[in-house]
Amino acid sequence: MTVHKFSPLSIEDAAARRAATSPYNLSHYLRRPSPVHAASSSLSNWRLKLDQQRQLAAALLIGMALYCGFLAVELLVAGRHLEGAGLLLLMVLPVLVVRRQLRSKLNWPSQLIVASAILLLYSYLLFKGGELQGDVLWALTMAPAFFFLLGHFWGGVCFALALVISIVVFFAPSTVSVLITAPLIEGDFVAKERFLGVFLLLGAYSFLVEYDRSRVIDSLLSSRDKLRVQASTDELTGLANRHHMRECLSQQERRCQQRQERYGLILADIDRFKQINDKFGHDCGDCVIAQVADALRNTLRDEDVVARWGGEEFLVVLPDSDSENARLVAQKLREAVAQLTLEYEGHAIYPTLSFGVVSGDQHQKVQDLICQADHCLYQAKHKGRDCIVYA
Ligand SMILES: Nc1nc2c(ncn2[C@@H]2O[C@H](COP(=O)(O)OP(=O)(O)OP(=O)(O)O)[C@@H](O)[C@H]2O)c(=O)[nH]1
Repeated sequence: MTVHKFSPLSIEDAAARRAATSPYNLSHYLRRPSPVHAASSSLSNWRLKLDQQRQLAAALLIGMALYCGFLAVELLVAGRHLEGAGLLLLMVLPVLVVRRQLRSKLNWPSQLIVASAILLLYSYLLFKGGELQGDVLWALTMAPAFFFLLGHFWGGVCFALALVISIVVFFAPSTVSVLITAPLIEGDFVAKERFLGVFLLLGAYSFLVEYDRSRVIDSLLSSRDKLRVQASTDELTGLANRHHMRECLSQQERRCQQRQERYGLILADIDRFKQINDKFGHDCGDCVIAQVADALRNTLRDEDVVARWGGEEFLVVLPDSDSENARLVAQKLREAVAQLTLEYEGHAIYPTLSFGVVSGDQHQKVQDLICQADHCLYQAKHKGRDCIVYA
């Protein structure tokens, strides 16, 4: 039999306990794959799929917009500057809208489509040059586009590629002369240098802006995740809290209706807990709650969900379990807690639990099942405690 010794909780001890059971450390518990969580994860998988399709559609739209860019270049090259510039501006609009609509970064197939499209457009602008080579300046607008559409890393990679293409076209045009229809700024070394200087500066600014933006987004996302875990975890025990359990219960209810499977609910309450509090103090009571919670957590399967439902009351959901399973689990839980010996200032404490156990199917409302379990628990208390009553 294991003896758990503990002394009065000082403020530091309490803080340490909370740190040890802080939502961050125990977040793995809430993230464990369980059928209840699996139900929500299949929903997120579906969302992910949808997001992937949206990403692909977005990438194609961006690709089409960039194709408009080609047409715009054609117009510019043909000397129809107003129309060309108008089309170029028009192409920017869908790109901006689509990019803003996307919540996440583009996935790799979409990145590839967008990266190839921008690189092609950039090279096209460079190779064509345009009348009096002036339209090559439109290629400069591609520098922010790389980072804006592809993020700081892949944007940086494409930007570096674009830089290499520019250097080859400017300083070794003979290597790609077959492709150049209007050779660029021939002999005007200073103009080429200026072009590259401006392109580099624009790229550097865009990189910094995009880098900062992605850092802010990452930190916001991680804060959101931490808050989510915090909002669903009980601080003292690290178990799911009542709010999270309610979500799990409604997911379980939906899952049960879809798959027509049974599930078990166990409501457990520490016996004569008030006496522990009165005799040894509230801090000692807190430790007992935490130790009992650990025992419950360690006894359950990964797919089960256990929450601190009230002060010294726990609620367990057993997905895909019939009444016989729920019975066996309740017995195991009772034994696990009955084996605990807690020592406090030289006094031994033997916590026990009373249980109300029910099993439900698609025809029953979860709220009614909880009421039944509560009723069973009430009977267990009346029977003398440390026992299990089944519905
Ligand atoms: N230490 C501590 N005590 C709590 C907490 N939440 C509730 N309590 C106390 O738990 C006690 C519950 O007492 P009762 O509901 O009378 O039940 P009991 O003494 O456990 O008796 P039975 O349930 O009938 O076996 C109350 O004194 C509450 O103040 C908590 O978070 N920490």
